[in-house]
Amino acid sequence: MEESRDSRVKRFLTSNGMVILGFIFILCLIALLAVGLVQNKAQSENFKYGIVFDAGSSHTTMYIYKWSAEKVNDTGLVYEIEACKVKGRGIASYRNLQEIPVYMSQCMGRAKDVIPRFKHQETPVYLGATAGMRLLRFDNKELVEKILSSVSSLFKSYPFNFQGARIISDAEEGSYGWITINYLLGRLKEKHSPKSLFWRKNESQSTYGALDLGGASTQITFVPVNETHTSSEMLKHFRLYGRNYTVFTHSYLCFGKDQALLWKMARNATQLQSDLLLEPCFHPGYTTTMATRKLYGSYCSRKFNNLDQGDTIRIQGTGNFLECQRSILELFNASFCNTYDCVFDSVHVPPIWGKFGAFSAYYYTMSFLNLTSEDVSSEEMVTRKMEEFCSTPWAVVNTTFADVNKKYLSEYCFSGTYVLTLLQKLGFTEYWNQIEFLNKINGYAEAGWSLGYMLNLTNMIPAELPPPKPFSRPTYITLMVFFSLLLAVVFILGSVIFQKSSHFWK
Ligand SMILES: Nc1ccn([C@@H]2O[C@H](COP(=O)(O)OP(=O)(O)OP(=O)(O)O)[C@@H](O)[C@H]2O)c(=O)n1
Ligand SMILES: [Ca+2]
Repeated sequence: MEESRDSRVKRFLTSNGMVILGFIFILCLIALLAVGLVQNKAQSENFKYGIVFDAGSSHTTMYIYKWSAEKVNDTGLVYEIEACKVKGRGIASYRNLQEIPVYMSQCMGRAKDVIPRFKHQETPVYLGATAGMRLLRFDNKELVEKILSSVSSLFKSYPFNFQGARIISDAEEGSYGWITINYLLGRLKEKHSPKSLFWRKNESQSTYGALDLGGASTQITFVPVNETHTSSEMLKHFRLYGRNYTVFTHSYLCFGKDQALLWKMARNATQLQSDLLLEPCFHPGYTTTMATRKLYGSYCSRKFNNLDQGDTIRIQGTGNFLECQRSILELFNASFCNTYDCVFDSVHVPPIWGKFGAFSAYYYTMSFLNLTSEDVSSEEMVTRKMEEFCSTPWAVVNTTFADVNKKYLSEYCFSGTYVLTLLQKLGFTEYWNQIEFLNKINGYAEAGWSLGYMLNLTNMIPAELPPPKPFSRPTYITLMVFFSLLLAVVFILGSVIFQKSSHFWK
């Protein structure tokens, strides 16, 4: 009788213990899954794509960007997967509109191959045109409209989500270039560490300034300090990832590399007695001819038009760095300046400070001349290199760099001297070592306005910081370990009880 009561109690305890343990086991399993799911809810990869055509004055490039839709709020996760150079020159030089499909279709075809077919319809396509089209707009607004509408109709015939083709403003070009480099360098979303809170007043000091040198215009954009002389038109305000930024941005039309060269030669050609222009910025032994229609055909060089000249002029290099720099300096007119320090084109640039990223022709030129290394820390070093390079006979340059594009090669003496002079005029004389010449940043994407443009139009940089993850990493790990251990304990306990009970039943 005693024994049977004992066994009833044991049986009761065993069966209820098993139920309770089973219950705890299921709870732990649910908790473990819930913590894992909540934390990693957005981790499954769903890629998105975006296409931007950078229609510059010298040429057009199509960039394809790719990013994980769920991880988009993390810095630096948008990367460039394709850069396709459109054949021919910049869109502003298109005269035969029938040719537009011939030029653009190759890159659009590439986009169709690179982007998975089921993503085509949702992939936005943007075209932004810069200084070449701004210059054309002065002369022929109608042609500008025709070019943009031909490009638009072509793009609409593709399966992508076409979002428009337009001329972007000076301020957009500078600001988006600034956003691109700071986004890629991870400067916009630095952690709010106690140190950064301490330095809160100067928090935007951690951003890089942006220097872009194109074919027809150049931009400088940075966060100035204590600047009271800058006109409010040149200051732009952004709120990115919960922080306010006020940047100074200015674009100098005609101060791009190609237009500055044309302008300089046109200016020098006014004093010619014959059709021969001796050009100090070309190597000795270099000769070429140029149609006067081309020399004076641009908005930037037109005012020097010398009607007495024939259809062409002959150009002969003399390879003299000092003369070259002197003639470049004449382009920079400071005559409008009055009270404050000011630079060319009558624009007051706030005092330079902090780090700068220099890209486009700044980078192409300095990387060709081997002057991008951190060891090149002063203007004197660049000057010495330019003196030597400009005086090198063209025949030597041409054979030494046989595989370099001839147009670029013939102009690197000018480009290097121009970059040096432009940076001096912008106020970098004492700050040469603050400049980093950048191309593809951290392997993600090329520096330039196009990525910033897309980030903005797709609302990928929120004004406010995204909400933090539900659990911090240590809490997440602790919870996972705790529930896993509990699960193991419950499992072991359950097995022991089960074994004992089955023994008992026997
Ligand atoms: N390897 C290269 C590539 C380009 N260039 C020169 O760099 C200049 C600027 O190129 P880019 O930045 O592409 O200018 P665009 O965007 O076309 O011009 P903009 O921004 O003024 O519209 C051009 O004059 C081009 O001749 C160069 O010297 N070496
Ligand atoms: Ca450009």
